Amino acid sequence: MEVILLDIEGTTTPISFVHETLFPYVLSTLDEFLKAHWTDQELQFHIQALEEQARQDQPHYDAPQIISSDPDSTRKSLIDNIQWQMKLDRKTSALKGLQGYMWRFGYQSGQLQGVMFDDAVQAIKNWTQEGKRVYIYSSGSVEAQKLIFGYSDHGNLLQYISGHYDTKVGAKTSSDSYRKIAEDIKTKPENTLFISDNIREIEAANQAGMQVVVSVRPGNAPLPSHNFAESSDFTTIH
Ligand SMILES: CSCCC(=O)C(=O)COP(=O)(O)O
Ligand SMILES: [Mg+2]
Repeated sequence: MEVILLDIEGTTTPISFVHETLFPYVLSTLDEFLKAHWTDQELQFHIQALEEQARQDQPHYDAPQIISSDPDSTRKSLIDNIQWQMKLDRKTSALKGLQGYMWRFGYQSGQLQGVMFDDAVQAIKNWTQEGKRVYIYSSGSVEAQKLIFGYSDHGNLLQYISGHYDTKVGAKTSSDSYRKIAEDIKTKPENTLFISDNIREIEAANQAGMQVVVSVRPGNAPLPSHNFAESSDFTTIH
């Protein structure tokens, strides 16, 4: 095995950090943040992506639409849409892009610090020392990934990470995404080990030919019955 591909939430990081710290940060600062950054080009880029997502969602879901009129109405409808997506824990690139952008300010100001399981950090260091390459594949945007590893409670870990993938490469439940990642990092799927807490992701990676291990962590959702290897201490994986 030459490459390790890691999920974040429920794998390197407790689900509680994402749901009790990162998501509430977005929800509690949203109105104020949108007002403060309204004219920033970067925010407008994320708003356009959210508008496009809302249009795509309209026929399928009861998605709050984003009104393009005066800034106050647009902002309020945006907040409704974001709250709706977050309540459903949707993994759309548009939502994840905005979250990553907002978290940047939280990490840079010291309000946020990424939480990592001790063994995950030790294993990442061991694997790189053994000459393995470590990549991340998370529904969180590439920016959000770099922030959580860059501003972690174990220091800046980015030096150990060879690259990042988010849902722009495809859904984590689609085996094509894992084939594309293997091709992009110039390895065979068989030479890659994917670790995640989500069985549907594990099945997709396995179908693509990757080796897989199911992450077992306190606070993770109960697992359906399966035949894959499990680990709650990644330092035992070589
Ligand atoms: C990159 S930290 C934010 C995590 C997040 O937003 C998320 O949806 C986690 O999904 P994962 O694929 O890492 O389980
Ligand atoms: Mg996960």
